[in-house]
Amino acid sequence: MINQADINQSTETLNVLKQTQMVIKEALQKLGYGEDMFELLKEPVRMLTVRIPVRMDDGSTRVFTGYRAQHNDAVGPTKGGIRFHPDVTEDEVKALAIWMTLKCGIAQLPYGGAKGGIICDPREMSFRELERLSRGYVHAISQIVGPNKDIPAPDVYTNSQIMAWMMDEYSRIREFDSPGFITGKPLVLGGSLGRDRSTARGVTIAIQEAAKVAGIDLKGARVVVQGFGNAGGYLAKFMHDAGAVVIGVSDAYGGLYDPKGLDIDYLLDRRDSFGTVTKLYKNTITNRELLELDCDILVPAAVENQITRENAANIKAKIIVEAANGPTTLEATKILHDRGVLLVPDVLGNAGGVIVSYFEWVQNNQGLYWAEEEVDNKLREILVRSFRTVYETAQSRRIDMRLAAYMVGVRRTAEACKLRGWL
Ligand SMILES: NC(=O)C1=CN([C@@H]2O[C@H](COP(=O)(O)OP(=O)(O)OC[C@H]3O[C@@H](n4cnc5c(N)ncnc54)[C@H](O)[C@@H]3O)[C@@H](O)[C@H]2O)C=CC1
Ligand SMILES: O=C(O)CCC(=O)C(=O)O
Repeated sequence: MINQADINQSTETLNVLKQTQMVIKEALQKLGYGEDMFELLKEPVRMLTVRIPVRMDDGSTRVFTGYRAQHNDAVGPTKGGIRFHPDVTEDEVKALAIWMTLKCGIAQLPYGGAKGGIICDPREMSFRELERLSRGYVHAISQIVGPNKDIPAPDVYTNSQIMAWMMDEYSRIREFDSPGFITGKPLVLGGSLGRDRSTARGVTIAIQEAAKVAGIDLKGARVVVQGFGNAGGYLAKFMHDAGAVVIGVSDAYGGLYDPKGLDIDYLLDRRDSFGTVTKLYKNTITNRELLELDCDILVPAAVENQITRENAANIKAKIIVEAANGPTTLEATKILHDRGVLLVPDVLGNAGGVIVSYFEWVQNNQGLYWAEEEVDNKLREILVRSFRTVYETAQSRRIDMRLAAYMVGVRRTAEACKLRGWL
């Protein structure tokens, strides 16, 4: 059970690791596992902290701190993105790694979860400084990663160029070409068709499934998207193309709102490589105001802890699909569930990214590349099945979708740990 003392404490915990551990504990209890399984799964089995010296363009040297967390490798090699962000913390990277285990479990991919992060602000670094940082990070973690050990990918403020440098650095260290070391690569370096859009495609499929069960017609539905980067930008475009009206979008600096619908193609054209677009406008709203806009579907696609007990009661959306990892706190999840809002959690909603990363890795291993249609069809099949499994678990057990997703997601790893004789 979730510890009520934790829920009732005067300050809501925004520590994403603690929040995740509480749901993991409850999910394992409901599945009939004992305390020993929780002890094993509540933290990553491996956590590496690295210090990365980087020669800056002005000739000085800056030392950056980075992390790589590998949550559990009982099912197979670990997998998960790398985040470059000033707010990266050790606990955040650990939670992100646990969420990767859950996503892979829900989608039935042969992986455990991992995640990496570097405390830095790439918006203030030059192209060459970013290259040196990316290569330095791979050098520092090279002992614990590899195509059959732990396979990184993009996340916040990292992209296919950074994946290309990282793949090149790893290939140099290992002295052979290793495209399967990392996913989210450019196409000419072994990337998969559809990977760049896959997170948003997956979110779109989750929205379609959620809209069906909530009885909402996507045509004309009012959609608000927080974050206008890889996940949020493509998602806004897919929603617009599906006939929905995207009335609000935002980035790290603020939001844009038009009740008649925003011109998404125009905004995508004007956006910079960090998903920033609002700096071009004077008439902006805050991210908090954006989340509380009157709409049918809300998609947080930026960072953690955006919907908390402070604003959960003010959210007007009927459906929330989490494209971001960890955008809604545990308390907010409960408030929204009690209010009848259908919340599709991150570990299901944004699993499209890792699913197509898995396809990329399979294609690298086979040396045989698929058409985009094949990628899209396989993605749809996995996501629809995943959504239905989680939704039916939530309905039959009368629990919220987050707890249901954790139950479905953690089961494979727990079973694999048992079968390997670890517990
Ligand atoms: N890229 C991927 O394949 C996947 C990404 N995700 C998650 O989706 C979310 C967004 O990731 P990406 O789109 O890849 O990142 P991105 O770097 O492409 O874009 C991030 C967006 O969030 C905005 N942002 C940053 N800080 C913010 C803040 N404090 N408040 C409001 N907006 C803020 C940025 O301005 C930008 O528009 C993250 O939670 C990430 O973990 C999840 C699965 C896969
Ligand atoms: O594509 C991947 O392997 C991981 C993507 C990711 O980091 C995530 O789903 O949060």
